[in-house]
Amino acid sequence: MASDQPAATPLTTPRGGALSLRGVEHDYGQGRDAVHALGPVTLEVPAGESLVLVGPSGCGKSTLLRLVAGFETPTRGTLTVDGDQPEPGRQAGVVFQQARLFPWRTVGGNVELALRLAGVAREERRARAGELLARVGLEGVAGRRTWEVSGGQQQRIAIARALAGAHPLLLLDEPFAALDALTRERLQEDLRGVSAQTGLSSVFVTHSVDEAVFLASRVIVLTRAPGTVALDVAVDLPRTGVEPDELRGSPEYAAFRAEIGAAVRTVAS
Ligand SMILES: Nc1ncnc2c1ncn2[C@@H]1O[C@H](COP(=O)(O)OP(=O)(O)OP(=O)(O)O)[C@@H](O)[C@H]1O
Repeated sequence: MASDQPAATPLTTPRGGALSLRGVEHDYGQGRDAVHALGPVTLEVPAGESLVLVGPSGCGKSTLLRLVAGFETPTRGTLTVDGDQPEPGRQAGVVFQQARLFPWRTVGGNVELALRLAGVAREERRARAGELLARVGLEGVAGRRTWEVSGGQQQRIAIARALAGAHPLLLLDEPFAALDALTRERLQEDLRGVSAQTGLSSVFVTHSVDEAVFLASRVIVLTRAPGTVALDVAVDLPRTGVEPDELRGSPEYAAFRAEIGAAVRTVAS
């Protein structure tokens, strides 16, 4: 089909996003008011891993994610992404529980803004935004207002926007928690597909053991606060070539769910 938009270069994700945490601890506040929120955590995560963090409420999952994003600096220990100290917006795109879109911009305009911040040339942005939206299962909505689309679509837009920076690492903090069960499953499937296609590294925080097993190549269960690693398990389920329902119904999937579910119950008791 003829288009007056120049074709965008194909979407690629740079290889990277390897994490190294050595004795990482984090306190909020200082002195007698300090809250020891996390750690010590020591962890090596190679590039390309889909890491999922689960654990009791308040154990420090979001804190760990914020440290990896560079929003906080560890109080003790060292944390690097590809050998460097993380800086906000440099190594990772971030998706939160709420989509946090700009209501004064269209759906496409939200993604185009992220592309502009990532240094993509003006004449490439529209086509590139369309590609990113298609990648997360959204077509024909670029011209809509953000309040005209559903909650699930808003989270898809937030993921497209986070992917716009072409960072090697994607950080997601309970991004599907507010969605209905069916929409949540669809988004999990699409995110799993994006990871498999791009080799993107990711860290995903969730309370759902099912979601963890479906999305992860590796699951970390944290203890109660201050969270330390209670279980570190490689989820070696096939990443491609299996229908989601078949995967969810497989005995291997059930075995991982049982193992991780038991660990979550143990740390919570
Ligand atoms: N900005 C902050 N100031 C002070 N304490 C904080 C701050 N953010 C988090 N905390 C505390 O740090 C601890 C860990 O919080 P965090 O949000 O990382 O846990 P979480 O595992 O993500 O929790 P949830 O599953 O409930 O979202 C909690 O005790 C929390 O109250």
